[in-house]
Amino acid sequence: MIIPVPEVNFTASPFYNPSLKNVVILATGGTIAGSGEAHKTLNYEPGALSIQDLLDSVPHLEHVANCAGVQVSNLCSADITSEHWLTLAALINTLALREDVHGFVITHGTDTLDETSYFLNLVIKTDKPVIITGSMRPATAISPDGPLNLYQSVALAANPEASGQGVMVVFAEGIYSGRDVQKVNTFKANAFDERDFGCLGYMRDSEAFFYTRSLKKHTTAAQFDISALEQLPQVSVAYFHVDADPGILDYLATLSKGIVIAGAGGGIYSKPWIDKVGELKNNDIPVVRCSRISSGITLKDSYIDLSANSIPCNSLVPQKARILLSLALTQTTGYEEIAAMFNEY
Ligand SMILES: NC(=O)C[C@H](N)C(=O)O
Repeated sequence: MIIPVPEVNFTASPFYNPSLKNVVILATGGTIAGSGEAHKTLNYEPGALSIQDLLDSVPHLEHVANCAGVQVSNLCSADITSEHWLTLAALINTLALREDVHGFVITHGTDTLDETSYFLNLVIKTDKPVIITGSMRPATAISPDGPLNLYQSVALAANPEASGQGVMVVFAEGIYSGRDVQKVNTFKANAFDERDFGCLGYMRDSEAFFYTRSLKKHTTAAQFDISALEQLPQVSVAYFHVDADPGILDYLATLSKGIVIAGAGGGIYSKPWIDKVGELKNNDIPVVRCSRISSGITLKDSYIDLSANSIPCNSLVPQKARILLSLALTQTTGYEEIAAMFNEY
């Protein structure tokens, strides 16, 4: 654990209102906690402001829920590690057992927010709402987007309609599933989307409007138990392209218990890579086949699977497929069992 389970006391706040829900805010850093040159969106330091600074920047929050902030880290999300993931999951799984905790919000940098969302979606053991958010503009920019994103995330975490839906992301007034959310723009405030699947719904002020939900297993229905884990099996991603050297797979095999390939088109790669994947299977290093294209699906394909012995990722992008493969490897190295997980989750 990066931090021990903290004291969380909602009634200590001067604004405590017993008729409102109690929400724990777990802050990890990112641009939402960023500070820099006044009025600019570039040249800032992510993870500079504290969770209390963030809460103080949101007008009217005390009328939406009672919030208790916990500073888990204060980092650019490129520096989030699986150790942070295990800490976040352990904190949520522990605090969710308390009757006076009704929901959670995680503030996070946007660059790896999609990965943290999917990991937590697979390992958290509660139906209580868990919402992740961030911002594209630092707090010091003109029109920072963090305060509205945080306000709406707290409102959703306090909303019983959000229960049992898995980890969700609130961003720019959209509600997204932790499984399918993806960052789709490097700088616009509306930076998130859900591959081919649209969004689950919208936030308008503090109200939520749901229209759809993910059918894939998550949270309390998921089979993964990380409570005794100190680290996750390492899984690496290899990016295929014209003239890609299959030697990269040999190298990654020296570092990894499993490999995800970001293939071309429907997840294909060249004959030298197909041969190498066959060798990896013989060496008990499972390979999951994804696409470097961010929309569509990757399925069993007689052309490539005939000799390649890979597991198709279904509809996961490579950085999410590596999370599922890593969790699968905590239970099995069997191809059939892992392939079944890629259809279920
Ligand atoms: N908008 C952001 O949050 C980007 C930042 N580099 C991060 O991921 O921490």
